[in-house]
Amino acid sequence: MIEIHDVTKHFGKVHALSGASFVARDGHVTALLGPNGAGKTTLLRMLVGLLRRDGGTIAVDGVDPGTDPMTVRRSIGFLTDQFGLYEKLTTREYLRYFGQLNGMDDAALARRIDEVTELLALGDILERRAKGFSQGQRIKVALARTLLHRPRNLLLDEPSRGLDVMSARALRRALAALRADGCCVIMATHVMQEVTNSCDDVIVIAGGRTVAQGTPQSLCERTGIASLEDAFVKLVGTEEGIAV
Ligand SMILES: Nc1ncnc2c1ncn2[C@@H]1O[C@H](COP(=O)(O)OP(=O)(O)OP(=O)(O)O)[C@@H](O)[C@H]1O
Repeated sequence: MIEIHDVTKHFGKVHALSGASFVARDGHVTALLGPNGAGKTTLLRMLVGLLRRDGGTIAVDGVDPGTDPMTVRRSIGFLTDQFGLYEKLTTREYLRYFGQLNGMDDAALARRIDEVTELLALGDILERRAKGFSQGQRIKVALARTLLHRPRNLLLDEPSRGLDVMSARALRRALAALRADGCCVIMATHVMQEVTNSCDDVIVIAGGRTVAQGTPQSLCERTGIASLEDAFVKLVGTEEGIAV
């Protein structure tokens, strides 16, 4: 479970977060929705201890990433906007390398590589080097790395960027499997269809503050609007930052 309360962060004169609070539960896929510049990436980076907050509290399974980032990182997988692939390694070599870094033994690692290859349909690029991979291929390999060691918590920053229909379906299957495994997943996204298809809860963040949290249905009921996209626009008060 990931809990944050009244978190603030500024970069010089820019107030990236000015009082964000929410709870993301185990066994739930929680969408983090907000316009461009709302503070989503800043928040995710704080959850893994890559950025220090100015104020407020954060607990990842009860541990504060500000004081004990190493413990938090062991229990968290983070798909960032920087995929960090190594051009000269094949997908299999790359996954094996990260699995070994996470202390997985050879037999378990080989089995798990087979599983994520199947889950994310990586078969055709498993033995290819990353140099020349398309955007969608890169994100799938980075996602496979993120899932490899079965972290209890997963942070996904816009995971569907550049995915084709088949890959988007593979992502949806992966999210369903993570939910069934009891993982706590937070996914920053601009794609409303993805939220409707895959997410149990939605956190709406705007101007660095949480403006709403609830199920997609409850946000629609609260705003009295049937479509989640229109409900989001009403909650945020702008049409910025929506992908259809
Ligand atoms: N290192 C930094 N230095 C200065 N300003 C920053 C830095 N990182 C983030 N910001 C600012 O903080 C605000 C929040 O940025 P953040 O990247 O968290 O937004 P976001 O919600 O992820 O946006 P997007 O949907 O466009 O990815 C923005 O105004 C951004 O310009």
